[in-house]
Amino acid sequence: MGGTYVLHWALFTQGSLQARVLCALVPFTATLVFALVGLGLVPLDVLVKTATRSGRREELLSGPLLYGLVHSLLTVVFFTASPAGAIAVAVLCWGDGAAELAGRSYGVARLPHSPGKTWAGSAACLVAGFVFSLAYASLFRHLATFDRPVSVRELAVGCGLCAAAGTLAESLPLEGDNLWVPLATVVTSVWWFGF
Ligand SMILES: C/C(=C\COP(=O)(O)O)CCC[C@H](C)CCC[C@H](C)CCCC(C)C
Ligand SMILES: Nc1ccn([C@@H]2O[C@H](COP(=O)(O)OP(=O)(O)O)[C@@H](O)[C@H]2O)c(=O)n1
Repeated sequence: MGGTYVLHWALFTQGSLQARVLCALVPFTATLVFALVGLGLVPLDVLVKTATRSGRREELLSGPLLYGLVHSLLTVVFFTASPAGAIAVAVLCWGDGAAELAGRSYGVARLPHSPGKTWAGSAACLVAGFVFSLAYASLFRHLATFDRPVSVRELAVGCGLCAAAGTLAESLPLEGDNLWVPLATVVTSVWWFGF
């Protein structure tokens, strides 16, 4: 979902704070809906069924709520001016998603530090995180939206480092992947690119 959302950033006026805020209203509205339904203030069974594993509305207040908040923050803070926003969305949406799909389908060997997760899941996270972050960041590089020019090599190495950091965070036996994965990715991106 966020993987297609980030492509819409290209349609907004670049360099405008109003554009960032307007665009962030989309994930922020979703976040509010997750909160209202999760708290039981608004009944919306279809959302509970599609966005939770347990079928309990309270689950909307953890993973999905964080997911929406993180998208809202990444939009307002980074948008298209820095590679960090698009890279974090790519690693969260495609990397974390691929880890679960590959891990459940092909995962056999378990990670020593995280027995609930597998090497196959982490490998898929690394590959998908790298491929999609490079694709998104290359799009914004091509549109020249970054605050400074970034070479293809710098972008590729940065996406590789961010995908590795996101994969490491995803592999940890912690609740809240939707926070730790983008946080690790953003810190790595800002460290590498410097903006
Ligand atoms: C399930 C979701 C997040 C993953 O949590 P977890 O499994 O890792 O603990 C959220 C999924 C969203 C839902 C299927 C559909 C929401 C539709 C909404 C109109 C669009 C949301 C936009 C997005 C936040 C950018
Ligand atoms: N590195 C990983 C990540 C997930 N997975 C699989 O995907 C399932 C769900 O992963 P998760 O607990 O990270 O779920 P989310 O927090 O991403 O929703 C795990 O129980 C594993 O079966 C894996 O095999 N290897």
